[in-house]
Order: sequence, then structure tokens, then C-alpha cells
Amino acid sequence: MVRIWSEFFNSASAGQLTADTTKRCLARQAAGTGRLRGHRLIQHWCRHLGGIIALRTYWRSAVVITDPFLLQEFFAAERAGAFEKPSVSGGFKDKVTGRAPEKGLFSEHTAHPLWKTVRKGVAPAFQPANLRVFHHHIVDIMQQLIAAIKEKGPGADIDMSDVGQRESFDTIGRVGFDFDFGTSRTLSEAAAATFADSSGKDVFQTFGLTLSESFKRVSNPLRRFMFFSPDVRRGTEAMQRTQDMARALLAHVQAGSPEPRSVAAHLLALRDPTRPGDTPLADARLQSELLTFFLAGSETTGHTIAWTMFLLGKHPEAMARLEAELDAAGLLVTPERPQPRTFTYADISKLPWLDACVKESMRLQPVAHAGLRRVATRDVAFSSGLRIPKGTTVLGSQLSLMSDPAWGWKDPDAFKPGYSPWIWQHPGAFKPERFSDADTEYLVLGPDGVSPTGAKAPAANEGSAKADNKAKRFTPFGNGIRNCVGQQLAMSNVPTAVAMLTAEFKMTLSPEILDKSIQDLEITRGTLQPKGAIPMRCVPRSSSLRRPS
Ligand code: HEM
Repeated sequence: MVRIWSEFFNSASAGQLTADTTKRCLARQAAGTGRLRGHRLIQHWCRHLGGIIALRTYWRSAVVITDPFLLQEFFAAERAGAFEKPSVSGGFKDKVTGRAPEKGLFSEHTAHPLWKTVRKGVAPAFQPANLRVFHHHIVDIMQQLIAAIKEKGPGADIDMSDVGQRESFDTIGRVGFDFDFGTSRTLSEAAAATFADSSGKDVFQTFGLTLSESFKRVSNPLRRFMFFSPDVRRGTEAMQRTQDMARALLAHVQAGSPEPRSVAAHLLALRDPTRPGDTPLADARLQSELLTFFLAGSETTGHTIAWTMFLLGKHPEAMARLEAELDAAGLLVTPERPQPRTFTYADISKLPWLDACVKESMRLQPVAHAGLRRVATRDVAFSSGLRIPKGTTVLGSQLSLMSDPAWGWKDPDAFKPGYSPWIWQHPGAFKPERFSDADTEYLVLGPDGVSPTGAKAPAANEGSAKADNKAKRFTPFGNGIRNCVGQQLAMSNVPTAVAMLTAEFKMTLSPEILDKSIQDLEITRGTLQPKGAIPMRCVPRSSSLRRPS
């Protein structure tokens, strides 16, 4: 988010500014929030000003909605076509070569026939029946990483951010495209020879550079014209190499016969409704879709693994309880059991503390921290009286939705926005136990059926057939028709990685980051991610190496 300098207001009707609230906000900002970066500032503002705020960045106005009931109405309106993804270009894909932008599943308009075709077409690839079959890939990748960590020597400091990125990149490669990039076989050095080019950079490094360059371009659109800067030239080259990689991978899957349940096979089987006859998707579109899955699927999952390991390291009592759960399930390496049984897909649903730790990490550090950005395609009226005029940008704030006490979260913070970063370490900060109650994921309204912003539960809405006084307040994967298509893969990947690392190593935060707050370690570059390394000391519970299959 660009730096917010301006006025905003707390009103049920978007489109007005009041001098009074402007003053209040500026006063609050002066009182201690000045050091907060955009995403935390918005979290702070939402908490102090309520479930609907309007804000203006340098030249744009937007409404941020965090009331779960209002969001429920918002997602229903989106389903009815009242909100669309903004008309951005095809992202980093088109910025590379200047060709006509080719959108992908993430950026395509909901109203466009190709969005529905691709969404419906690839969804089966992410169903549990498929993920069960593919789970051995994730275990195999984790065993490679574990072997690589052990090779660093006993008690080495390992960057969990790097581990997460390698794991998730290889997982998309193998589960999605039936291709082994092999980035997990080594750590902190060039790994995958496949598709590597004369630059000496492997695909994984190139992809990282591409992501970084594309986000720099989002915040500075003029950057693409700065040919004279060596940094920009490096970024542009990386983007070109990423396109080459996507082309090569596409040619590889087209030439072979990818595993029929993979994303690749589903994409190749699709027919393009915008072209005459029984025509498959054009290569440019397939290439764009392929990159979308690497972009949307690898980074997000990798950072979630890193944040979960960091939060467990910060909360040894939660880590100890996880170790005990893995031990009871026969999965923890112990002196008596140096070769425990292999983690399976079925284990994921049988380890409630593991599940709770992952969810609590996603609540506190949602990598998709904003979660949504939409534009109203027409004037929209909400049950609270809120009117959103056509053309208004609507933003979400997952950080607020998943931590604001106004939505019923108790003891919700990893740190208190606006105050000393040290306060985040107070004992209640990381509370996986809240997820032992399935209703934790919902805000339940009182008997009047009216939310704090005046939104009415469906039961109280005139003409509503569905009587329901609860709305989702835990939505790390978004909500509505544009929610995350790959969430089941992520929820199979992250717990497997966290469990296998914990089973194999006694893990503690490296002294380097022991006293750091999450605020010190985080940055937003599209996603909420570690600013640098998350080093953790990994002491093997056994010296024996379990070689990957
Ligand atoms: C922890 C990991 C992940 C998180 C937190 C996450 C989060 C999200 C969120 C919040 C959205 C909705 C954005 C919006 O409303 O505009 C989304 C969409 C999407 N995600 Fe994920 N995601 C994760 C993993 C994955 C994986 C593993 C894949 C696929 C391999 C994936 C592919 C996608 C795609 C293609 C979309 C766009 C769907 C559409 O617009 O129809 N994501 N994700």
C-alpha cells in the first residue's frame, strides 16, 4: 500500500469526508502510529474507526470493509455481478515483453467466459481425492529438504523463509505440472539445473527476482522505463527468463502426457469459449495460467510455512504441545524411535493441535493480508444503509477481519498496533486453542441480528430465505466466488511441512531474531512476508538420514 497521508472518515455512506473525523485520525496517527507501515496502519484505523472506513491514498479513494456481515452481503453482490476485479494489466507477465496482456485466473474479470471455464476446469485438480494421491510428492520434497538441512551440520541455523519457498515451489511443479524442479535438494545455493540458462541462475532464483521486480513495478509504474538502472535491467532479464521457463514448461507438458489429475492435464483439456469450434486455450493463455499458479500458489504457501515455524519458535509451549501430539501419533523422531512412520495425508485431519497452530498463524500473519480488491460495477445498497457508488474501489483487510475485538476476537494480537512492538510477546498472543471450537471461524450476532455497522443478518433482511446469524470472520483464503482455488492444496502442504520439520528437528529461533518483533521482521511485497531470513536452529532428533524415495 502506498503511504497514506490523507483524510478518511467513519461513515455509513461512502463518498463524504468530514473535517471532524479527519482531525481525529490525524491526531491518533500523531499519537503513535506514525511508525506503522500501510497494512498495520489500516489495521489500526479499522479497529479505531469501525467496520467501514474510506481512505484516500495519493489520488485514489477506496472503501475498506471489515464487518463480516457487511462482507457477506458484499460477496453476495459480487456473485450477482455488482463487483469486479479491477482492470489491471496482466501483471508481470505482460510488463516483460510489452505484448498484449494475457490475463490469468487471478486477474481475469468474473464476467469473462474464460474465468468461469478455467476456474471450473482446474477445480477438480485441487479436490481431496486428488490431493490424497499427490501427497507423497509433498512428503518426498520435505524429505529432500530435511536431508539438505541435516547436511548443513547439527544445530545449523536454517532460513525458514528459504525452506518454505523451495518447498512450495517444488510442490506446484510436481503436483501441478508433473515436473521436478529439484530446488529442495539443496539449500541457499543454486539448485535446479533444469531450465537453467547461461546466466547461471536457476529457475527458483529467477522466479524470486521476477516477483521482486514485478512488485517494485506495481509501486513505481515508471520503473519499466528506467533502462539505465542496472537493478531494473537485472529485474527485466529475470522476467524474460521466467517467461522462457513458462514457455519451456508448457512445451514439456504439451509434448508429454501429464498425470491426468494434475493442473496441467486439466488446463490442456479445456476448450476456449471465446474461440470458434472445439479449440483448446491458446498457448499464450496457457502460459499465463501456468505462471498464475506458480505466482498465487508458491509464495503464499511458502510464507505461511515460515510464519508458522516462526510463531511456534516464539511460543515454545505451543511447540512442545505439537511435539507431544506428533509423538502420540508415532510421527516424532525419538531415541527409541529413530525411524518413525511416514507422515500421510490421513494424518492431516487427525492432528488437531497442528491444524490449530497453522490456522492461528494464518490469522495473525495472513499472507494475503488485504485479501480482496474490487470495483463496483453499479451503485450498490447494503442493508445497513451503506451505499457504494459505481466505480468505487473496495478493499479488504484480513488483518482487521481476523483480529479486531469488534468481531468477537478475544486476546487477538500478536502485537498491539500502534504501541510498543514488545507488547506482542504478551502470553496470550498466540492462542491456537481458540480453533478447538469450530465456531471460532464465525462471528455470531446477538438476538437483534444487527452487526456493529448496522448490517443485518440474513434472517432480518427482507425477503431472505436463509435464516443465519453467523458470518465468516476467519478467511485467510478469501471468500465468495473468487476465493482461493488452491486452498486445499495449501492446507495439505503447510501442515505436512510444519509437522515433518518438527518431527525431525528440535527447532528454536536463532539468537539473531529471538528478540525481534513480528513488525521488525515483516514486509508487504504484494503478500505479507518475511523481510529477510527467518533463521531457526535445527538440532536433529536423530543423526540418521532418511533418504527421500
Ligand atoms: C497459504 C496459502 C494461500 C493463501 C493464504 C491464499 C490466499 C488467497 C486469497 C485470499 C485469494 C482470493 C483473492 C481475492 O479475493 O482477490 C486467493 C485466490 C487464488 N489463489 Fe490462493 N492462496 C494460497 C495458496 C494457493 C495455492 C496453493 C494455489 C494454487 C496452486 C492458489 C491459487 C489461487 C488462485 C488461482 C486464485 C484466484 C482464484 C480466482 O480468482 O478465481 N492459492 N488465494
